Amino acid sequence: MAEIQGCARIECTGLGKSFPGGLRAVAPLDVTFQPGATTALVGPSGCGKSTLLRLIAGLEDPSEGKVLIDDLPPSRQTALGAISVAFQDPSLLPWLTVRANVALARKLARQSPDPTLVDELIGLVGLSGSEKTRPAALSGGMRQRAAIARALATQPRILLLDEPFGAVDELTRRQLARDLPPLWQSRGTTTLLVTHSIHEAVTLADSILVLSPRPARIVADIAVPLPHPRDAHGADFRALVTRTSKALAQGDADNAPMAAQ
Ligand SMILES: Nc1ncnc2c1ncn2[C@@H]1O[C@H](COP(=O)(O)OP(=O)(O)OP(=O)(O)O)[C@@H](O)[C@H]1O
Repeated sequence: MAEIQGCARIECTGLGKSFPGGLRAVAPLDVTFQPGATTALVGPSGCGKSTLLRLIAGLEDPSEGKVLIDDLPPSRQTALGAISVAFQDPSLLPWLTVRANVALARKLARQSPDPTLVDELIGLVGLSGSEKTRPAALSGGMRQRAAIARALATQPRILLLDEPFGAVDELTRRQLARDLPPLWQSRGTTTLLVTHSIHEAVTLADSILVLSPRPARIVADIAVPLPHPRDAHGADFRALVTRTSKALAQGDADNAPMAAQ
């Protein structure tokens, strides 16, 4: 995919993370994420995907190496309102309605109110009619969808998504898979998506980074040069699913204690 001018470039150099007690979650990694593209991160459970995303979001400090986003550390980009995150556990404010939760994101980023955009995004994630509902009265999947709308409300340059569709029903998931890529493309959003679903990765991403078991290192970087919306039954789609799945299995085998000599 051609690099889009003006889009955010995320560069990780020798980036590693160990937690107290010596647990190493991320091996030193060198990776540059394509500006304006969507990259899916797939890997076995506990391999360090969320930790990598949190390092890029500036929510964790690296043990070694660094992250630079357009030559600035993540904390500076966050202060500029450039980064939005939607993580597994949608932390909506319980006393605010869906609409107020989504609108709050703009306020916190010191952006002007944009009720039209807020309602458009609520519609995009299939929550029209629930604008005035408070989180406690929403299902888990509805809360996740509200969190996705909130993440999009600031029109961020960088979008970090950690399993955002985990509790979202299949129909809405398909609708989001159809609607989100054109939105990201039109805005030139640099998007990182952590997912357990290879199918979701091939549906949404421009490239897929396959990570090894902990500590995360890159096993494969697979380009997904298919136009949107993607036909999951097409031969090219299925070939990419198989390729990603094989890379995942290979990463596992390479890490096994009795791996072939
Ligand atoms: N704050 C922390 N303190 C200590 N260990 C941690 C901390 N956060 C994560 N870990 C450990 O780091 C490893 C990687 O965790 P991480 O959440 O990044 O994995 P993951 O690939 O996102 O997993 P999953 O796919 O299951 O969500 C795990 O062994 C986890 O227990």
